[in-house]
Amino acid sequence: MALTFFRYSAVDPESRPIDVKQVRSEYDFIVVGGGSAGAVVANRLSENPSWTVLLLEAGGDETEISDVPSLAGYLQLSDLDWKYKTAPSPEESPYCLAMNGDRCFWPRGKVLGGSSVLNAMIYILHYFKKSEDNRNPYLANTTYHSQGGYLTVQESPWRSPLALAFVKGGEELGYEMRDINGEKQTGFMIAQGTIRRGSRCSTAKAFLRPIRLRKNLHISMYSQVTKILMGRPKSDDPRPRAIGVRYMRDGVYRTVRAKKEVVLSAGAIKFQTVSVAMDYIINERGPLTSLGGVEGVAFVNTKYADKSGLLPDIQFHFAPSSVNSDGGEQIRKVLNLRDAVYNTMYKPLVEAETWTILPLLLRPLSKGWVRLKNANPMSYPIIEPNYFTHKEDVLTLIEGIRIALNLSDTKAFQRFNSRPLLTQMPGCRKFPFDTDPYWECALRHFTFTIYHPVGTCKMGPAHDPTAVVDPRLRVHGVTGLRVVDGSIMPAIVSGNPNGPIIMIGEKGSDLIKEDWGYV
Ligand SMILES: Cc1cc2nc3c(=O)[nH]c(=O)nc-3n(C[C@H](O)[C@H](O)[C@H](O)COP(=O)(O)OP(=O)(O)OC[C@H]3O[C@@H](n4cnc5c(N)ncnc54)[C@H](O)[C@@H]3O)c2cc1C
Repeated sequence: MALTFFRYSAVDPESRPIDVKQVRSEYDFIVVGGGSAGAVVANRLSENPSWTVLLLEAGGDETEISDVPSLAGYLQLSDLDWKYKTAPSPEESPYCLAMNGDRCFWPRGKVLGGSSVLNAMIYILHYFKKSEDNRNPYLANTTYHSQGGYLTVQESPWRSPLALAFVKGGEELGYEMRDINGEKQTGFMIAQGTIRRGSRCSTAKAFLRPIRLRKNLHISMYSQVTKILMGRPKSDDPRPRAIGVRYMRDGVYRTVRAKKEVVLSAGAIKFQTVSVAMDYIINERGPLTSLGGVEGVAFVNTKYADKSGLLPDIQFHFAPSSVNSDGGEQIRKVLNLRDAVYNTMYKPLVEAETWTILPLLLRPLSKGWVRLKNANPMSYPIIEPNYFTHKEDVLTLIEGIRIALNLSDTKAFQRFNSRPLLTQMPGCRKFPFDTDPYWECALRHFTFTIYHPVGTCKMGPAHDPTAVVDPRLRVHGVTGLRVVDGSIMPAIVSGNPNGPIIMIGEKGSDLIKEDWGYV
């Protein structure tokens, strides 16, 4: 019996990936970063049994807590998070003013699976069917979804009554209830997420666990790459060539060489009641399966949107909760919210039933920078998001806030006696409530993003001085080096990027296979 059990765990496709401490001196491919894209790349490249692949990941493995969808917020500021912060904003376009030190946190996953372990699991896509294993039959059988891929996608098995009010309220406002991962994006739906049987389905779980026994793939965790080693050009190509990497593990620097390529996939920069927990643990259902607390997703058109109606400019994340819902324990901390703001706006709501819509800008014009602070690879970069430098971004978001407020007035929400919070944001009381200047001030104070930075190594032609990689994701000016992750997006996608970045991992792997004659 014991032997049978042992064998089972060895071949269980959900057993944990093996952390290889003693790596070889050379591999065909070295993949730096095992996040949304990197996990896919490591899987797909090691499909060729004659190639050897090393995946170096700065963080460790996932935890039991990271498996629980509704506890996503508790991973931020933990060891699984790089804990980046934005630099204070410029005076001419201030933001994050309600946050301590005027700085917003920018969480990023430092763990096998990367930010797919920290994210809210909301799945948005259009045509990335190769990876998908959709487990909602009414979706799986449509032309826009597929089954049998590595990545499990489904609705949360639990939802509050407000989730349906959200969708119904949207219909009252004239929007269709639809699969917004289908033919058209504008509309309202119950959120689809990267979850499997009520647990998070990170890219580590989806793409690395099932192949943990492949002999040609080594995964080294707690291994932070600090340098790409450049070698002499080959005689037929004068460009410098990436020949390996230097990394630190257990306080010791090591080097490992790449015969073919180095692939950079390092990314663009608690419990409720015992009964709820037991329901989750025994039945894989219940409120803990909620996608980071997000139950509904919608894409809406403000008056500034493209007149076709097909290119929405605001996305809603709907949650039957708010900043106060955990009694001030964690959400206010991950928001870095000033005490004065929390105590004035949210603390009085501790006993109240609340819901929140986050209006999110889909096509921001304002662009920011991530710059190296110094030559020390362990130093954190300077992050300057430059939010709201374009007035259009502010105006569009204000219209998004107004549509969200209208939703509160629909019959679907009035059944619950819904009403907006009228307490004015400290720092904005000089403006009358619900005026444009008030909302602009509120946006510049409670500046909230849902952590989708991309584009720091954008794809573009060689003559574009801001382009880092070519259309085959090869770094301009050198050989043997590609970037395959969210940073290659020339512009941010209009929706949650995890699905598209997994697609970049798939596409990037296919490009590498093609270029090395393995198709
Ligand atoms: C809190 C949060 C919520 C989000 N919610 C959603 C959502 O609901 N839906 C959605 O679609 N998207 C969401 N996102 C965004 C999405 O998860 C990310 O955009 C996506 O995971 C990024 O993929 P990536 O491969 O580019 O980078 P990552 O997944 O961040 O992977 C980069 C990996 O590289 C490793 N690494 C970095 N530097 C080094 C180094 N020097 N050496 C070795 N390893 C290194 C990191 O530790 C990490 O594992 C969210 C993100 C966050 C942080």
